[in-house]
Amino acid sequence: METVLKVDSLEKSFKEKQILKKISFEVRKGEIMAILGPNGAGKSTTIRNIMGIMYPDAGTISFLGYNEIPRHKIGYLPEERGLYKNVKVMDILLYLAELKDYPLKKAKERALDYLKKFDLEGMDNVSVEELSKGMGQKVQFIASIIHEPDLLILDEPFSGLDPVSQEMFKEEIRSLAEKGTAILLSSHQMNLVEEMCDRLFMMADGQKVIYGDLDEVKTEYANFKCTIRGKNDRNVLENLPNVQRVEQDEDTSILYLTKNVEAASWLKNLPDGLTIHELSIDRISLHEIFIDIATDKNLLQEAGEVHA
Ligand SMILES: Nc1ncnc2c1ncn2[C@@H]1O[C@H](COP(=O)(O)OP(=O)(O)OP(=O)(O)O)[C@@H](O)[C@H]1O
Repeated sequence: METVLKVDSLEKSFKEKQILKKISFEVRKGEIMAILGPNGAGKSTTIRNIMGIMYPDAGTISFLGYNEIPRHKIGYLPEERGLYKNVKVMDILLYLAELKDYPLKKAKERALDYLKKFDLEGMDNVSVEELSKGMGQKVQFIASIIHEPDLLILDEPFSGLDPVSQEMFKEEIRSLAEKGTAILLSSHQMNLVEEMCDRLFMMADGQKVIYGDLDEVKTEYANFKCTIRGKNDRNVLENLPNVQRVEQDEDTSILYLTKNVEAASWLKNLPDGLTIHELSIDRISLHEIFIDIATDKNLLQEAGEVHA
């Protein structure tokens, strides 16, 4: 797939402190790329450099191979929300479309379609200050896509949304990617990221920790865990082969297995005496990988690049 955005060896310091330490990744046409990391990792600083809100000290950012970033081809939902207050919803959407040189007639049609899609039909003449927080966020999301951008950057798009609205955003983001938009998405909601993204770039302390295809990342980093419902002696479970760690809660035990375990043969070798009412074997979630990476310095240093 064609590379739309390429970030290469980006560095940025504030005063003496280096915040971005040679960050490199790309976003391809039609994919959802997640940028992840603990609070303060440098995600928003990376995005602000891409958006030209600030300039990097070193490194390059290119769009379809050119170092000039065409702002009218980019849509951006910033982390800080807020639109002009005493302006009507349609007026602000048309004003922003005009700033991006987008034909007004088409913008108006798209705005009405999207307002309907997001359950805001008839709100086009309402003043922005009368909207609830979630409604305002929907309008701001519409503003970021009204001009059919080639690259869409969403900084925490789901924060503050109820589950129904989250679902609407999720569907819309997916459908935009299917139509070819390159999407860079920052979010702390790992379950949503896991459901949606094709590739991910995880950073901590201004550096890359993991970069690659979601499935490959999961195979590489997400060991198996086996959940057994039934009362069992912790000691027995801890001494089973390839068990790294056991967590127990009443009559449920979770056995975290070591890397490269053959799930089928491991299951075959379970001893007869175990009490098993239910048993499941899964890979650990992106959420668990994230916690591991964000809290385990060794893993962080060992982690290398998965095929990007
Ligand atoms: N304008 C600024 N001046 C000085 N320091 C800044 C500035 N902007 C960000 N920082 C610092 O840079 C670091 C990274 O911040 P950034 O907002 O990029 O992190 P983030 O990964 O987006 O975090 P969060 O998940 O909390 O939004 C933080 O230590 C922050 O204090």
